[in-house]
Amino acid sequence: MSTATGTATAARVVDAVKVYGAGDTAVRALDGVSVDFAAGRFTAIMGPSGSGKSTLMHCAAGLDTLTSGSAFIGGTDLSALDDKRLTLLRRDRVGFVFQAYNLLPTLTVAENITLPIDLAGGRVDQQWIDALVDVVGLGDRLHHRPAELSGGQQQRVAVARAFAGRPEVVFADEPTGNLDSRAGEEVLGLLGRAVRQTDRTVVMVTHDPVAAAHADEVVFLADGRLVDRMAAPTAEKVLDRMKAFDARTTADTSRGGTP
Ligand SMILES: Nc1ncnc2c1ncn2[C@@H]1O[C@H](COP(=O)(O)OP(=O)(O)OP(=O)(O)O)[C@@H](O)[C@H]1O
Repeated sequence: MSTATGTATAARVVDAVKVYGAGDTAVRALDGVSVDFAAGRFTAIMGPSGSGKSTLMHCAAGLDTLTSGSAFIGGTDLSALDDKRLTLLRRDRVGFVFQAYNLLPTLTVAENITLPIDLAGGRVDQQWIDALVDVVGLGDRLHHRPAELSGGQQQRVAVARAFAGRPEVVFADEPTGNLDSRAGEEVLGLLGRAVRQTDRTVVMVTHDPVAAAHADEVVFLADGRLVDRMAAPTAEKVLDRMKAFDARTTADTSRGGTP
């Protein structure tokens, strides 16, 4: 799958609409979003609370379905897949990192990393796993259990697990939400290294401008719509963009409009 500029697209949504609920209580979480996530790039999704970031990620990753519009992983239209094929696609072609590390406490670090491949009955590519372990810096922790690791180290295991099966795209939802700033920086740094050193693709939801600055590009959502894209972000530039949302919301509210 290629865009007009010739860059391969790892994932995209087209005219994505997601409505939760019905009638008076219906919430239009996505209101016609079209966005592509380039392969081999680290993209951050930012926007005010409630702007639809997690909903976009969940629908793009096949964890949730759109009300209308389309979501693609590579060239595969997710709406064309039944539940079983969608589950297989998520297992074989997509990796996930969440705020909670979701490691199995009884397994070692090494076993946690290869668990998805083992469950799928796949073949572990030991060279790739070794390279990943190197990137995430866990070489001396492979035989420890999660409880013996810090939060930051556990999230690094979760990152290695997400990349273990060489997925086409790794989706991360607030991956540093439970970490202090130093551990968070380490996890963000290794997501960046995974993209740049091993040519992987990451799409990350965050509300933190410092986290977004680790990405190659930031896409901004407001009120369920894509409102901006920023290449080569810095924390300052992202913060300024976010302040513009806040100023607009405050102005709308003081005029009696809907925030
Ligand atoms: N399962 C659901 N049922 C009903 N409404 C929902 C559901 N999930 C999300 N919403 C609503 O959809 C809108 C977008 O939510 P979403 O979680 O995608 O936003 P977000 O930008 O990720 O927010 P935050 O930064 O606070 O996590 C919000 O108004 C939210 O209340």
